[in-house]
Amino acid sequence: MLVFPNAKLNLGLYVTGRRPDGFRTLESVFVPLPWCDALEVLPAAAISLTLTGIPIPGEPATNLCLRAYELLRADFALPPVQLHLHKVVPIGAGLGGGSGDAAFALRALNDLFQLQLSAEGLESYARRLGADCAFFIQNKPVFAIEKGDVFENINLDLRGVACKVIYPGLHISTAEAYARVTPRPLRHGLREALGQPLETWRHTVSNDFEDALTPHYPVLSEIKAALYAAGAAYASLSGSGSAVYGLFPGQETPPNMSLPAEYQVWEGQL
Ligand SMILES: C[C@](O)(CO)[C@H](O)COP(=O)(O)OP(=O)(O)OC[C@H]1O[C@@H](n2ccc(N)nc2=O)[C@H](O)[C@@H]1O
Ligand SMILES: Nc1ncnc2c1ncn2[C@@H]1O[C@H](COP(=O)(O)OP(=O)(O)OP(=O)(O)O)[C@@H](O)[C@H]1O
Repeated sequence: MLVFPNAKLNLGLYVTGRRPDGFRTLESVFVPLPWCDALEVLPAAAISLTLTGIPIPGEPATNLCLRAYELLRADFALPPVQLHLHKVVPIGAGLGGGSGDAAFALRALNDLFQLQLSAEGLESYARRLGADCAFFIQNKPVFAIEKGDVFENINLDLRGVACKVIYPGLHISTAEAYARVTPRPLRHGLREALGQPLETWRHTVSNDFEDALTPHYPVLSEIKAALYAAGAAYASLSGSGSAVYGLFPGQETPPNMSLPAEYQVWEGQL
């Protein structure tokens, strides 16, 4: 079975408090971003994982795809599988790349071996692999609360919105990014702000990681300014960075921008 784990973007992100387990509570809207890895899952004589594409830091044994397999194998009589991951989505980018791989591995194993797990069942396994993972089970725009793993519906029509995502090659660890943010109780309504025309979001929708990280990584505000200069109606850091995106409503494709060759860029319709 071949699947294509996509990435995500955060529209607004507010870190609102700290939980007894040390994790932060947040409010954010998650939307799927069709920048994809490729993951193949096949029944095999022995368990294996092969990797191509962008190098992934850390031991392959700790790869989230294998961790997803081990999690299900603890509860179901799963046969061995061979996994192949072709990594495309930048790592440490705030795009949830690893989380998407884990969730798509859970979904593929559920389908391949007919485990009959519901979306809610898969979400509970996904939560155990990372805060972002559960989003990728249903993989549709949601209003996220708690650790970013509890969801409410949101009506958001992003058809016809072109998007450019720029990754400056800077790996920001999620834990480091959270350590730099001071949680604050919610100041205003994200849901209401996103219900207004996209052109107003620039003044009403923000990401708490941006203020916390920009003094340490000025390149983030430079990219955001370049996106606005290129005509974006809204630009923001995604998640804990370092990817920054711009939205260009009513355009087939975003405008060309002259960027350093080492930057990775995705563009298309959301
Ligand atoms: C920044 C976001 O991408 C926004 O969508 C996510 O909150 C990050 O989620 P994630 O990468 O799946 O994070 P995890 O792998 O679960 O956690 C990594 C580390 O980030 C911190 N962390 C993460 C999520 C959260 N709600 N509070 C936290 O404090 C913790 O220090 C944790 O040890
Ligand atoms: N399949 C995978 N893809 C990417 N990273 C993985 C994967 N499996 C395990 N990891 C580990 O997770 C770390 C990346 O996590 P990190 O949270 O920083 O970034 P991310 O997954 O790109 O997304 P986000 O920044 O949104 O959380 C890597 O350094 C790597 O050690």
